[in-house]
Amino acid sequence: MVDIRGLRKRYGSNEVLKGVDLTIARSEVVSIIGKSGSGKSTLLRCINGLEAFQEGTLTVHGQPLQADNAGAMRELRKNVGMIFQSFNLFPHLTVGRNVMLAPTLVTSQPKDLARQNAERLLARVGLAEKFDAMPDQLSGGQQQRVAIARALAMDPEILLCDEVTSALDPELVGEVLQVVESLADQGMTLVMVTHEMNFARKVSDRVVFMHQGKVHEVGTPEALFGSPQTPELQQFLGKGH
Ligand SMILES: Nc1ncnc2c1ncn2[C@@H]1O[C@H](COP(=O)(O)OP(=O)(O)OP(=O)(O)O)[C@@H](O)[C@H]1O
Repeated sequence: MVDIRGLRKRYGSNEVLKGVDLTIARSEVVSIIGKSGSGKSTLLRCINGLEAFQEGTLTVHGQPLQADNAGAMRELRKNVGMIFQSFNLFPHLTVGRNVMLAPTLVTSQPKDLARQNAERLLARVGLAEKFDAMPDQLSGGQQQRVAIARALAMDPEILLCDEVTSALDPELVGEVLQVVESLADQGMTLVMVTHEMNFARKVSDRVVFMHQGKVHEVGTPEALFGSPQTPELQQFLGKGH
């Protein structure tokens, strides 16, 4: 589904990704963990073309990522959904309109169909009754669930989640993780940058530990958390991150 080889990314003279190799299979749930600044978010943003990279190859669903091909990038963004730490809902649109927006604008889906889909997706994240609410009438956890419904509205093959609970009050974290877990159970290919170690352990097929711009250690949650091999991962886990 995703094949990353020798990926290098620099911001000026700061090389943030120093040769990343990673393959992600269909329906796989992969968590990316690591210290702040290790390149986790940058890697995720490269996968959906939000960031350009200087060296290496990145293939999504058999298509090599080509930053200079606008048509191919549009196609990629349809296939790869992304949810961020901040929910980024359009504040002047109702919840339902937020979910309907991309399908009607980007794929010219008829409004009736987009509405039906939005209703179905809002029900799926437990917010059926909020279709006509405005985003600022919702809690952070509810807004993040709308953001998930909005990403799903494009029917992506892969969903990238970048620290989706980091901006939430602790009591709202669970409801969002529950939705993410249900997507994992339903076979969605998920790549998540997360600081929620217990959650990563519970839902991931594989966990990737990034350190200084490289995949430093990768394995099943049992292996990675149970018997970390490298001193860097041992130290990271030991610090209780
Ligand atoms: N737009 C940018 N311009 C310049 N440098 C950047 C930019 N985005 C990220 N960086 C740098 O790239 C490095 C990796 O950042 P990245 O956000 O990928 O790390 P991270 O592992 O996701 O960290 P965190 O857990 O804090 O989010 C950092 O040194 C950061 O300062």
